Amino acid sequence: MTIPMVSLRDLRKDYRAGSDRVTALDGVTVDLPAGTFTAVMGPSGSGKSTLLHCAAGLDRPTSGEVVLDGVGLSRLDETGLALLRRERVGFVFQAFNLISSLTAGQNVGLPARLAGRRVEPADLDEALARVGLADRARHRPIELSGGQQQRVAIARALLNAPAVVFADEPTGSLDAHTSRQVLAMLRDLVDERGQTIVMVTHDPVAAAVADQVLLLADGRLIDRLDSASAESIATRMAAVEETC
Ligand SMILES: Nc1ncnc2c1ncn2[C@@H]1O[C@H](COP(=O)(O)OP(=O)(O)OP(=O)(O)O)[C@@H](O)[C@H]1O
Repeated sequence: MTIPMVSLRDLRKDYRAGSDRVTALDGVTVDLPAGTFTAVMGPSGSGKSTLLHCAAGLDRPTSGEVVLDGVGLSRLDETGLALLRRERVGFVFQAFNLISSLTAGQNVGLPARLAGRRVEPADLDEALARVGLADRARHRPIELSGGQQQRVAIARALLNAPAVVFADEPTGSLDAHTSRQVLAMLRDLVDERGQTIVMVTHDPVAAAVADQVLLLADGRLIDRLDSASAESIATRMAAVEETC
C-alpha cells in the first residue's frame, strides 16, 4: 500500500469579507502518495491556491485536517507550523522571488542562512547541479534566463530535502520551450529522487506531466485524472468551465 505524503481530510475554508462568507474549500478529501506528482486544476476561484496554502501550512483551514509527512497540522501552533514549513516543505512560485544582488548560489542558501543554519558550499553546489546549473553558481539572476532563474528557485526549494515541494504556477511566466524544460526537470525529481510535488497550474500541458490531476470546482474535488494527456485534460477542463 502506498503511504500518503499529504492527506487532506474534509478540508473546508471559509473566508469572511464583511458580512459575506466565501467558501473557498468545501470538504476536500484526498491522499497524495509519496513520490508522486500531483497537478491541481480548476476554473479561476475554484480554490486551487487555497488548497495549496492549507496543504502547505501557509494558511489554516476552517475545519478538517491536513496530515503532512505524518504530522497533523492542526495540532501545531504558529511556531510549529513555521518550523514545519522550513524543515519539511519547499515552495516554488510563479515569480521566482530571487534577490537580484545575490548570486545564484547565495540565493539558494539564503532561506537556510536566515533560519540560522550553516550552509556548506558543497550542499549549494549539489543543489545547483541537481537542476543543471552547476556552472552558474556565481551568476546573478539578471545574468540568467527566465527558465534558469526558476531552476535556481527550485534548487532553493530542494536544499533542505523537503518532504513535499508545493509549486504555484511554476511555469506561469515562462515561454513554452522553457516551460517544458522546467516541467521535465520537476518530473525527473519525482522519478529519480522520489520527490513528492504538488503543483497548481492552469496549463493542461503542464498538468499532463503529473501522475494525477485533481480537478476543483467551487471548492469541491470533482474529478481525479490519472496519467492523462494534455488533450484529455483540456477537454475535461473545457467541460468544467462551461458548467461554472
Ligand atoms: N483572503 C481572502 N478573503 C476572501 N476571499 C478569498 C480570500 N482568498 C481567496 N478568496 C476567495 O476564495 C475563492 C477561492 O480562491 P482561490 O484563490 O483559492 O482560487 P483559485 O482557484 O486559486 O483561483 P485563480 O485560478 O484565479 O488563482 C475565491 O472565490 C476567492 O475570491
